[in-house]
Amino acid sequence: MSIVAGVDFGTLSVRVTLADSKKGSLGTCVAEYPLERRRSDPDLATQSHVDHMEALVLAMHRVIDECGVDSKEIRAIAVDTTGSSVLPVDKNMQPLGDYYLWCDHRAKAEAEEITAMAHDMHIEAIEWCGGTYSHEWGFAKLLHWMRHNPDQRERFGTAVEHCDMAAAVLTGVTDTARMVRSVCAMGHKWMWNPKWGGLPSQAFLSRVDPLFDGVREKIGGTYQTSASIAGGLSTYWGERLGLTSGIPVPTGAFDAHWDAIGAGCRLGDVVNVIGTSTCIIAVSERVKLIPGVCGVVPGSAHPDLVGVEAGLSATGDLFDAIARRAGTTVSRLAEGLESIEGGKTGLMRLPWDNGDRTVLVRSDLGGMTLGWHLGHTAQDELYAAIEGTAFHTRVVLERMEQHGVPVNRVINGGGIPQRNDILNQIYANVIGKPILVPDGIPTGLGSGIFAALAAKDHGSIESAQAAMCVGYRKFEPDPSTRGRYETLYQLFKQVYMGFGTSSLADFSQVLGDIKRIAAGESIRSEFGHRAARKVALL
Ligand SMILES: Nc1ncnc2c1ncn2[C@@H]1O[C@H](COP(=O)(O)OP(=O)(O)O)[C@@H](O)[C@H]1O
Ligand SMILES: O=C(CO)[C@@H](O)[C@@H](O)COP(=O)(O)O
Repeated sequence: MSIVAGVDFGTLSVRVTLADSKKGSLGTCVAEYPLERRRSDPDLATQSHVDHMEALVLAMHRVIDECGVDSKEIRAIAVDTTGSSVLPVDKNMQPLGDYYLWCDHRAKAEAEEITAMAHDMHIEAIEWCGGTYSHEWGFAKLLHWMRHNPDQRERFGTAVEHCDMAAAVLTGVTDTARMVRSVCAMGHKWMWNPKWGGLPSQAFLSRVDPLFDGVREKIGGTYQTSASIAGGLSTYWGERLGLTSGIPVPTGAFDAHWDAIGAGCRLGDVVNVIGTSTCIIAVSERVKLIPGVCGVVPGSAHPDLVGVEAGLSATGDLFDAIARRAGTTVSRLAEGLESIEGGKTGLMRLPWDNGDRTVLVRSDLGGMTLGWHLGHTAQDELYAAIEGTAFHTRVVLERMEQHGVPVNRVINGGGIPQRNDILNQIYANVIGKPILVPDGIPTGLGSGIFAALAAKDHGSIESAQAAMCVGYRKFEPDPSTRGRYETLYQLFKQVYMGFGTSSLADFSQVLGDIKRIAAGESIRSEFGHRAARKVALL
């Protein structure tokens, strides 16, 4: 056995997990960093590279102390980070500003231009990333940066995803041409695939905007899956972290992908990684393209399988906003949620407060709550928001299933399912399948698993998962809510598609139906009849 370190950079904090590669987690410590947001520009969300690295040092020293291990015994360190968190750097890998974090949505216009040009030029990559290039993704952010930082353009060396920057820094890479890039990051968010020779052609990029001239070559380096090593830990970072220099650092990946592996994801599973946002990760043997998802990428989550990613742009962030507006915290507002009956708040919450990541891929949508009356409370809204994220998740799961992704087991990974059992039960009731929840914190364990592979303690992901993952708690769907949730889900889908595709549905009818369902009445509208008949057939 050996001890390894798994690092997980989330939206608000970094978690460092020390793990015994034969037994699993020994302990986790967290350190926070600021996220710059402005009320005057809600699309802006930035973070500093220095803040990230300071927090990493803090969390590493804390966990070494807390676990009481000899830090020199740690034999590998692996790092995952949020995805679509993009930093322009100079030729020596020095930041030319702050990260555009994944939830930075300033690059809407750029994303639309890229999507339009990709369809115009019949670029195959656009089909592999769900048919729409998202405002969250790399090229859109890079173009936004280039347009808004004319004085910095001369110094531009390359743009890096956070996971690749972390690996480069830790391994002492200071030359952009020598950096290692993650297939997971570049495949899902930068249209990279060996099938068409890597990134999309320079001709395409230049036609999007001449500012992109020469950019393809600059986004160079070696592209690898996380089964390959990025390099050895540098002397400088070995000293700062208290670790032995030279220990292997595997090629990084996105938090959600490794969280899925840490939650025990195997063929046939879908993992909802529920945190600030939700990433829905599946692994598949076969490749089938799926409209509206964040990409189908061979080797992304699991080096030997095809990874599929989809998700919701606000989950914990949305719960947080509801609590903040009520002058409290989510955990306090969540106390007593169990007294509310599922599907009976009379509210329907569309969780679009940060736009729609999948399957509509629209940054312009805003959150909506239908059905308010004067007696409703913030807690009702929180309950309806949890239901809304579950309905939206079911829309995504159905899309995946329709395109050949098996959804045999549904696992709720990420931080929130560890703190909120009502949410897990609502997901089981809405999705209509048992929900498995890791019985112990799974975040950070995924990076522990990749560190254990890098240390050569395991020859496969499966063997590392068998040794290191925790068991599951199981939430079975409650039959007494089944009919109500089935009917509400059909309504939700109508509102989601109706509003989301801008062909406005008859909302007064939908509103009335929500109220009748809450009152336990049967639905008389034409749509309601169809939904009720469907429920009766189940
Ligand atoms: N009891 C709770 N119920 C639901 N959400 C919660 C609860 N406590 C905290 N949260 C949310 O959890 C989110 C953080 O999720 P977590 O998985 O820990 O981190 P990250 O998304 O950064 O990886 C925050 O947005 C917060 O609002
Ligand atoms: O966008 C991605 C991955 O593609 C995520 O990293 C992003 O949603 C952030 O996830 P968290 O909710 O902070 O774990």
